[in-house]
Amino acid sequence: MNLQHERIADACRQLGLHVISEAWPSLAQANIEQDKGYGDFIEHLLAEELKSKHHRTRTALLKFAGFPCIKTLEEYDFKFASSAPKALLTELAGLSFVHRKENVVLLGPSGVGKTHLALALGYRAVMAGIKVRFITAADLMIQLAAANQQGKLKSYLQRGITAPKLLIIDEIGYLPFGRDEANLFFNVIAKRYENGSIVLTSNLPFSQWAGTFADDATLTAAMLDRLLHHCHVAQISGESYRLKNKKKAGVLPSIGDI
Ligand SMILES: Nc1ncnc2c1ncn2[C@@H]1O[C@H](COP(=O)(O)OP(=O)(O)OP(=O)(O)O)[C@@H](O)[C@H]1O
Repeated sequence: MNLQHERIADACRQLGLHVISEAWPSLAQANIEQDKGYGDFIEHLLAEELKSKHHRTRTALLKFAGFPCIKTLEEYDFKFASSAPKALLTELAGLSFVHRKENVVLLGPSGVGKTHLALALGYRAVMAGIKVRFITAADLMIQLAAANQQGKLKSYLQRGITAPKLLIIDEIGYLPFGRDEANLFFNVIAKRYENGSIVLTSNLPFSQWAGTFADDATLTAAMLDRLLHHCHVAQISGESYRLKNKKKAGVLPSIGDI
């Protein structure tokens, strides 16, 4: 290993500096041509390595998050969803709620964009380097029940529930839970209470949540107490965005016409 470029390549490999290993000859040449100093050269090398590292981290976080698709706040049409609390949602997009371990609950009827907004917050968080996990309430129940049956609940809760800094649980209220499931769900909320943020979406007002959780008013009250202690609630009303274009085309009547 006498050649300098071989020694550099070997050192880079040992240090995990894969971008520098590839890029340094062309960056060195550019540095000479632009008559820049050694400091500029080192800074440029490190910036390229960091850029690549951030990209790899985001890619891994995005995979872990399990988003069904990417949605952004910029794509959300606040003119259509005129009741959506824009100032609050814009503030939440700053992500300080995640650092303060606060929760967000998005409430409203079907199609008003609750999942869209939850995904948008999740995507923002991933782009900021935060570990996020998105799961529907129904899938969460299946996974919790399976882990419980296999005697692996503790490790599932550790890996799937407490590890992410932001846990997004979508669609509470569409499927009612049995007693065991309700207890397991309570566990999730209790585990994360004051330890990490939850973003939760539901089509049901809080007053009807007990119906989803095995009609157990005591358990539901204890769960809501924890969930809402440090929480931002965004209520969105209005018509489903899914029907927007159909109504425009005259395929469906608007609610006012019915
Ligand atoms: N205001 C909006 N601007 C842009 N797209 C929107 C808006 N509201 C909803 N959408 C889009 O409409 C579709 C349905 O929205 P979404 O699933 O987020 O609604 P939801 O309130 O979660 O409904 P559900 O309770 O039925 O799951 C998605 O493709 C979403 O991106």
